[in-house]
Amino acid sequence: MLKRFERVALIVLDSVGIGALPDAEKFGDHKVHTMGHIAEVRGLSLPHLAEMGLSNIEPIPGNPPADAPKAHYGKMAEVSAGKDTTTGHWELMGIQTSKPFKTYPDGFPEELIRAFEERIGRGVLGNKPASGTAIIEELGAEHMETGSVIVYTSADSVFQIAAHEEVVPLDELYRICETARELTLDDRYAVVRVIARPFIGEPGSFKRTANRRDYSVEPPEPTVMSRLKDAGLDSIGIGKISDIYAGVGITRSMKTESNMDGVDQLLQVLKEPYRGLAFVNLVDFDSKYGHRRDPEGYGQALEDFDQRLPEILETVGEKDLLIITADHGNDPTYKGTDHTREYVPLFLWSPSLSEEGVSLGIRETFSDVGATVADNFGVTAPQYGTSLLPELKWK
Ligand SMILES: O=P(O)(O)O[C@H]1O[C@H](CO)[C@@H](O)[C@H]1O
Ligand SMILES: [Mn+2]
Ligand SMILES: [Mn+2]
Repeated sequence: MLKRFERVALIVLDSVGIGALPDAEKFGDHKVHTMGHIAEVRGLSLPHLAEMGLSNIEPIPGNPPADAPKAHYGKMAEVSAGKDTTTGHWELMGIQTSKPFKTYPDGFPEELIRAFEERIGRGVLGNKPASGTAIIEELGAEHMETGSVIVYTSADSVFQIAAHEEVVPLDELYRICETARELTLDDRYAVVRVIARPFIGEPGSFKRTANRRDYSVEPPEPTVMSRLKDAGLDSIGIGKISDIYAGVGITRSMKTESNMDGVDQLLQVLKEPYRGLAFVNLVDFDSKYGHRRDPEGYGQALEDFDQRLPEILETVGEKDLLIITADHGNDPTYKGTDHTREYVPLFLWSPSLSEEGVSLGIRETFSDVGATVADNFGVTAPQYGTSLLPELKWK
């Protein structure tokens, strides 16, 4: 009989890619490699991930492959037609996106912006693709004078609204986002996410706050998390998780302030008696360093995470399975400020598994994670993905 775990803890290191996918060129990404390039430009010391088999997946300079990797390890390809967070996370939970979401390289259509301005009773500044920190510096002062909100997008299907917390109070900004959400659900626009981007401070030193809020469309089909919830199991989202799945299939949700806070909250949850899935997204890698093209900060954040691993492994119990992976790449040494089309690393670890992990090879889809979770809890398997349970070597 196949053995099962009582609980799964799933960590997504947002944007921590591990090398270009074969179709990366189609996404404008030439020889991208988030982890590898960070290691090349500033050095990267990840002793704990290395022990788990990091460089057995893919050689990362400065981190020797382990003779006996502690974890089961491999890498996964993304099959969906996108490299955004929503697409990556949905695929992890068994939903593949074949038609790319609509993007707005020239800004949103005039008639949408006019309708939006009328509904919110404020003007719009910007309306173009931009980096979120650059555009508040560019238009923040004008925003403070006029009260008009800053609207911008990116290579992703996102309608982002930036406003100073003292100019547009948070509850109003959230209402404004709900209006944008309503307007952009229309098939004509089909925007995946509306994002509130509040900030504080003075021109020249604006700072975005942790009060960001995402309003995603609902997944088109039930996710593995919906199946868990329907089966009466816990499906706990920590950080952006609930936002990414529009609250679908989530039984409990906790916001986080930072990567370290996300790790703290996961450890807290692991100390409680949940039964099912605890799923955390660590977004700083992506939002604070990847999009900012800051390999130094990104490398430091990876090292900080690595330092937390012993504590994480200590907290994962005999009946728990830990899965660590990512949702796309964001090579901070690459041109532009957008995500990169990459493989993502995959680690599975439990005190009940063999001390020497086995290679899980190159997985064809992120959905193998969802298929594994579904198989483990005996709920309906997603349409895509192959369970990894039969490949695990137990103690
Ligand atoms: O440049 P900032 O505002 O961080 O925006 C980034 O964050 C968005 C959502 O994760 C991405 O689409 C990208 O535009
Ligand atoms: Mn992401
Ligand atoms: Mn991103």
